[in-house]
Amino acid sequence: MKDSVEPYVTDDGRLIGDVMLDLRNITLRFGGVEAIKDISFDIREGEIRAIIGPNGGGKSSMLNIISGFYKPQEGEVWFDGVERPPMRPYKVARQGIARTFQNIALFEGMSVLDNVMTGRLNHMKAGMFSQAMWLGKAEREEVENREVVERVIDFLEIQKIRKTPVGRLPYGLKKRVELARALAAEPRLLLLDEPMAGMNVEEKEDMSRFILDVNDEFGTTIALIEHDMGVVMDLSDRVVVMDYGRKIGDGTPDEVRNNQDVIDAYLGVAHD
Ligand SMILES: Nc1ncnc2c1ncn2[C@@H]1O[C@H](COP(=O)(O)OP(=O)(O)OP(=O)(O)O)[C@@H](O)[C@H]1O
Repeated sequence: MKDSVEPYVTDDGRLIGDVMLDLRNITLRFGGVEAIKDISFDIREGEIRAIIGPNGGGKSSMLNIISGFYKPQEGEVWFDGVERPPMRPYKVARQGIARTFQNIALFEGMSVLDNVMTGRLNHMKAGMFSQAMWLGKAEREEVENREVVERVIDFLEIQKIRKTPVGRLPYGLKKRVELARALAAEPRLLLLDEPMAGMNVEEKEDMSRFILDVNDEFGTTIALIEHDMGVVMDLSDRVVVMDYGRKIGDGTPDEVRNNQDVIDAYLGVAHD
C-alpha cells in the first residue's frame, strides 16, 4: 500500500513521486539519553530532503536508523509502502539505500578505483568458487561492476585520480570519492552526512552541483544532513529541523526559514 500523495513537478522540472521512506513516531534512547523523541517525517521519491538543526539534535542518529545501524526503541520505518522489520545494515543496503559518513570512511592505502569498487560489494552474487575459477557468472558480474564504476568515475570527474591512493588526496576530493563509492551501489536513496563539512567555497559549489546532477540524471532520492544553510536552502525540496531530539520544523525551505521556532533554535544563532 503506497501512501497517497500527489506527484508533482518542481520548478526545475524534476518529478517528485510517492512516499519512499516513512518514519513514524521514532524514539531512540542511549541509556538515559533520549536522542530522538517521537519524530515522524517522510521522504518522497525523487526528492532532495535536508535534515538540519543544532549539534547533538539527533540528525546523525536518524540517518543511522534509516540505514539500519541503530534500532529505535519505538516507532516504525516504512519503505516503499511496507513496514520494514529490524534489518541489518547490509540488508538495508540491498534494498537500495547507500550512505556517506560525517568522518570520511575510505581505505586510505587503496586507489580511488578500488575504493569505488567496494561500493559494488552488495551487487556481487557469484559464489567464491566461480569467482576463483573465473567462470561465466563471475566474469559477467565483473564486467557489469566495472561499467557502473567507470560511469560513476566519469560522472564525478575523477578520472585523473583513479589510480591515486586515497590517502594522498586533498579533503574535498576524498569527499567526492566517498560519494562515488556510495553511487557505485546504484542506490535509490542516498544518505549524505554533512557532505560539505570542512570544504572551501569552490569545493562546496562542486559538491552542490554533483548532488543536484545525481538527483536529476539518475533520479536518485537524496537525504542530507548539512550545516551550511545557503547550501541547504538552495538544494532542498523540503527540510526537517531537529532540536534536542524533537522535530521543530518541517516544510519547504521558505516555510522553514520563516518558522519562528526554527529561527529561535537554529537560524537566529551563529553556526558553521
Ligand atoms: N552511540 C551513542 N551512544 C550514546 N549517545 C549517543 C550515541 N550517538 C549519539 N548519542 C547522543 O545522541 C544525541 C544526538 O546525537 P547525534 O549525533 O544524532 O546528533 P547530531 O544532530 O547528528 O549532531 P551533530 O550535528 O553534532 O553531528 C547526542 O546527545 C549524542 O551525544
